[in-house]
Amino acid sequence: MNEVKLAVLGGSGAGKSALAVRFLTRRFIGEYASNAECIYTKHFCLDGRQIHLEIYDPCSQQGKLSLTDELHWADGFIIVYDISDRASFAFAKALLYRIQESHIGACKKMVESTVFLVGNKQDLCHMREVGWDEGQKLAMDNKCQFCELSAAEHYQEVVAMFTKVLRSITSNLKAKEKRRPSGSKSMAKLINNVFGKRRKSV
Ligand SMILES: Nc1nc2c(ncn2[C@@H]2O[C@H](COP(=O)(O)OP(=O)(O)OP(=O)(O)O)[C@@H](O)[C@H]2O)c(=O)[nH]1
Repeated sequence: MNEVKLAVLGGSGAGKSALAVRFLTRRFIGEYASNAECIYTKHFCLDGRQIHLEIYDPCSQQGKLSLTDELHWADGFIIVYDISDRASFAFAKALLYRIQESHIGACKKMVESTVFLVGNKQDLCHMREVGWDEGQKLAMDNKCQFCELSAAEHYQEVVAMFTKVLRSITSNLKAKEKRRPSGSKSMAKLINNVFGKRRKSV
């Protein structure tokens, strides 16, 4: 069983809970408690592999950019902004910058984390403040995937987006497993090193 930890981050009211709940329950509820952070869990099968998924949905993110815990916890991130709210786009940009910074920094785990930028509330395009091309460019600059959708109206797109993220995370995890020597091999290597050195020192 693969364990996958996914953090959904973004500005206040961008639609983090709406997206997570839509994916997990198929439903768009409209109003979500925003005073409590939560971790949703779900078991499912993806490409023949059993997945135990945890989705972290923080309470209102606005202003919180440190991300120290999230960066250590998550295997991947969905960064959400509201296309009708430029401030949420600026916040998404700052979050992506913070994640990029940690890729460059010491946190090895982050080198392979998956990031997906999502422009939510596409149904409000008559009130659009952020262009599709701006989202696309921001994603390209940060080497992450991008889509616009509406948690309210696009169930299939929401599922497709989560599926892409999860596929990318599981293939990263698989690659990591391959690079790590198997248990018996690494034990043999360890024994060899220890006894090899001892023999030399006698
Ligand atoms: N029109 C429209 N409204 C949406 C959409 N997604 C979410 N909303 C609404 O936007 C508001 C905020 O949604 P939430 O899912 O609570 O946003 P959030 O990012 O979790 O908010 P905080 O927890 O406060 O940071 C709610 O009133 C939702 O009904 C969407 O795709 N279209």
